[in-house]
Amino acid sequence: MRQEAVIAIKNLNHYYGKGALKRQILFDINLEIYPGEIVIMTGPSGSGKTTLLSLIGGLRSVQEGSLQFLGVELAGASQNKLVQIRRSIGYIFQAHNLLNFLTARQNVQMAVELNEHISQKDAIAKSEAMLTAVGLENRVDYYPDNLSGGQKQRVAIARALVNNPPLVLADEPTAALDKQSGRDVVEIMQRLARDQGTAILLVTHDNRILDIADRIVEMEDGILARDSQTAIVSYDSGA
Ligand SMILES: Nc1ncnc2c1ncn2[C@@H]1O[C@H](COP(=O)(O)OP(=O)(O)OP(=O)(O)O)[C@@H](O)[C@H]1O
Repeated sequence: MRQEAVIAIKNLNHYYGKGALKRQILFDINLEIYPGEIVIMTGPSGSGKTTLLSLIGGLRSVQEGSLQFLGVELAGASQNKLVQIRRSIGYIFQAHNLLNFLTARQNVQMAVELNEHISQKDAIAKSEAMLTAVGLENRVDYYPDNLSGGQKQRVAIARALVNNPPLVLADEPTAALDKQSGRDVVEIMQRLARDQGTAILLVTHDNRILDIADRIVEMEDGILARDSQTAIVSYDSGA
């Protein structure tokens, strides 16, 4: 038996706009992601990747179909439930979104303290351990402005993973990085995902990092057109 899926999506549709302007953006998406899996999502601009990612992250309400996070249904979920789910997910964006007036350690520590009741001493120890895991043990007291792009992104990874979330969503995490830094960043994500059993869903246009994926799924015009694992074309009934 496989473990419970972290994400289970069935017959998901999504629309933007209302009335005559209503436009369908996602069509009958079916996708499951399991613990420890690294799934890369590719596809042309406008194909619906960010929309799907934001639905999975509980940042947008599900309109039609089913989307479960660890068995909890997001369709029809209350705002409170969505907030709870958002707290169990790590996010990494193209722009690292670090707070510039906090040091690397303080940026990570804030994520720890927002998520659990923990003494300051333990929060500091946990944050420093995570920064060591991403190779920044000599940069814990640096401010983001004094770190390179790759280093900043590594702080963002430490922040996303410090609470050991079951799922990390990453939107173009290497877009602003040179080849070597991009490579380093995804290899760190890969190693930590393996160590912690974290599932990672990573949206990218960066062909240089496709080989770190266990699976590659491809969006095309709002359809999940290819899945390297199951090699199905969407539009199965989801049964
Ligand atoms: N808030 C919105 N309101 C109306 N239409 C939107 C909104 N957000 C996105 N769209 C449209 O939905 C479609 C899918 O957009 P989405 O951002 O999900 O695609 P994407 O694959 O992530 O693109 P990119 O690779 O450029 O980020 C596009 O046609 C876009 O114009």
